[in-house]
Amino acid sequence: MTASTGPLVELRGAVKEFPGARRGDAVHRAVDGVDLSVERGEIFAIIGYSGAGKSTLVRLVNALEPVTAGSVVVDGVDVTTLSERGLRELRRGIGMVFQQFNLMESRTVWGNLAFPLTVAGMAREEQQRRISELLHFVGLADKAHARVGDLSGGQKQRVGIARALATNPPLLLADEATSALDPDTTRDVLDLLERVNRELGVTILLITHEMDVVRRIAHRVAVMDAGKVVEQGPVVDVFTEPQHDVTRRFVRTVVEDVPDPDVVAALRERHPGRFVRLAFRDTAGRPSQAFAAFARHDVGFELVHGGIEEIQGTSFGNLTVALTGDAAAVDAALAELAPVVPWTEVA
Ligand SMILES: Nc1ncnc2c1ncn2[C@@H]1O[C@H](COP(=O)(O)OP(=O)(O)OP(=O)(O)O)[C@@H](O)[C@H]1O
Repeated sequence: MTASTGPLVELRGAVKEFPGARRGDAVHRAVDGVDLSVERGEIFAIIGYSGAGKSTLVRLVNALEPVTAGSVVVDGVDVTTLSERGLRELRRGIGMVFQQFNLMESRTVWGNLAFPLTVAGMAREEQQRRISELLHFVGLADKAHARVGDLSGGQKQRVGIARALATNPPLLLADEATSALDPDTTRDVLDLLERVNRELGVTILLITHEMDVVRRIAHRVAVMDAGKVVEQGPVVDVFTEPQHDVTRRFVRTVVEDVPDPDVVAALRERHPGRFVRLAFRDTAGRPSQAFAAFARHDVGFELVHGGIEEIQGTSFGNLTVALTGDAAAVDAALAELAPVVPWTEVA
């Protein structure tokens, strides 16, 4: 890869249609007019439910599938114009990490890492140096001669990441890289991907169906639904001000919003008073400001639901409080709070 300015990946009006299963069936639009730019040096996540078109989108980027319409530009080169040789070169500049690892299970870790280097024509001694460097980076120096089939899932994915990085690609595509792993292992692998981005400067395009993955490592995110990008932006913005229903559903999986109606009903049995949800965003008021306002107006308050989360140094969250005391005083406290802490009545 050569160009050094502009986005590393840019899709404009990208469409991918597949023919229907049977003759006469309508074509299926797996990707439906996607505009998207992945900037150099960032971790860009694409999130969506199963069937949203995420994997197909990734296959457009590494040109495993041609677009039906629109354009896909990687490092300044329109991939639709590439010859076989050009495509091979493109793919050499793109590391791939998969959910099911796609490693040679019966070979050793070393053998798996040597393979792409041999294909790239690297001399034996240089391979030794490179493999040892990679194994140290992913924390598997002691596993060089272990059979991949004997490793744990997390170790396998470390090998998968090392293999993807073997030829120093500027771009890594991670397709559900942690979806087959348990929560602890997921955290380790996400930490490793973050180091790949920060320490090696590798741009990462990752696809996932888990908002927690997005929250942990992505800088920007695009939400896909039925082939379309319905919303995209910096992760903090998308989390704090989700615009689309699908996005709100994803955000709710990691950030407490309002309690469900049956939870509210149970809470009301235990807590008297008026239920109000306070929305905290880093730029606005903090919980202590809200609590001070209640105290000033002699309003009793009890925290009944919610939590504060941290995303890339920005804290936000939703707290539901039960407010007791004189009704006029509660109104006055809430009126005072409104400009700094947005609140809504919990029905
Ligand atoms: N080669 C193909 N031929 C026909 N239809 C396809 C093909 N590849 C994907 N599709 C269809 O395109 C749609 C999007 O699939 P895709 O795999 O991109 O979604 P996804 O968001 O990655 O979901 P998942 O996480 O389940 O893989 C699906 O309806 C799928 O059945």
